[in-house]
Amino acid sequence: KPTPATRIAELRRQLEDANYRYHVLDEPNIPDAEYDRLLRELDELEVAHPQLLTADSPTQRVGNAPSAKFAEVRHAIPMLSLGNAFSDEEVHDFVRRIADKLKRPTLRFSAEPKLDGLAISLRYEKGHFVQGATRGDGATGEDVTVNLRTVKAIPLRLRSGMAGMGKGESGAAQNADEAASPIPEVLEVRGEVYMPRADFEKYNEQARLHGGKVLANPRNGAAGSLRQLDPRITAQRPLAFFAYGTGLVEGAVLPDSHSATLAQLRQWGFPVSGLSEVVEGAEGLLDYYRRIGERRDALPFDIDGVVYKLDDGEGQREMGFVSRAPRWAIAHKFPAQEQATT
Ligand SMILES: NC(=O)n1nc(-c2ccco2)nc1N
Repeated sequence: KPTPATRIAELRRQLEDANYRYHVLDEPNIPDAEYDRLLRELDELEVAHPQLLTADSPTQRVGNAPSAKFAEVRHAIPMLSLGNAFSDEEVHDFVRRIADKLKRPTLRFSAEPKLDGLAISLRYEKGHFVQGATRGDGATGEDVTVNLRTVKAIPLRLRSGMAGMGKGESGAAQNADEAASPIPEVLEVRGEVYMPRADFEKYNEQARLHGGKVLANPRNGAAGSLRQLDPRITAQRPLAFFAYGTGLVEGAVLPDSHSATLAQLRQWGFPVSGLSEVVEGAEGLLDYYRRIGERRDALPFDIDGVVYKLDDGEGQREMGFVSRAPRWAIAHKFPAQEQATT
């Protein structure tokens, strides 16, 4: 019979692994009822052995004290605002400016869907989630850490290379590309909290039936849920998250390409959009824009365009920024969609 400490460690590993498979790999390995049973067993063990409780246990996601207001957080690295392109011509101009300055005949870009949610920054120290903030004006945002902890797609601690080890697998079983970089002392992850459309509809249906708050649209739903002063309300809202970049990184060197950084974030346990692609030149960008545009209405979440980012870090540094917007990235917006009236 395992000691409480051993059983607690095993339950945490199983719950974190289930969370990773559900939110990052989109391949749930246990039914929700089993997840809840494991969580209940862990909670009972922690209540019986409080000395074994840690803040990043899966049972500690929902705080129970509303705050009076949100503290302010100064972003160590400003959160970018993106310039916009509305036509193919502007995309050609964007690529031409970079090709001229970098004197390169071909350019590789990371092309990504532009989720219409709320931009946030997550701070991890020694792999533990310590603070989360809204974008705010790009320089300072609101500390909504306790609300972000309730979002199951946001890991409370980074998945190290060995975390996914079952009993049977040997170290060698971890295929080569799982050789993750070491976990940084400080890691800031930027991404978008959003409300999947189906969850938004289901939530509103219940809200209408039981007199809860009917949400206007998924974007307002995400923003409103994250800015609740009581995390217990946030915990009841169907929020999801995609990482799309990093901010401050100390004590480790991340890959120097944006696409490789996204792959590393995924290995550490962050959901990253599976629709991101590396494409070449203006043709590659515009082809991506059209393909995503065709699928837009079938996507499980709202997007208001796509984002193009020069993939190599060297090129990004050489291009720099104009005011707060990078010269190396732009959003290419879709024509505004008539919102279905809810
Ligand atoms: N909203 C969204 O999906 N974004 N936003 C960025 C971004 C904003 C600033 C730098 O990158 N990237 C993606 N995929």
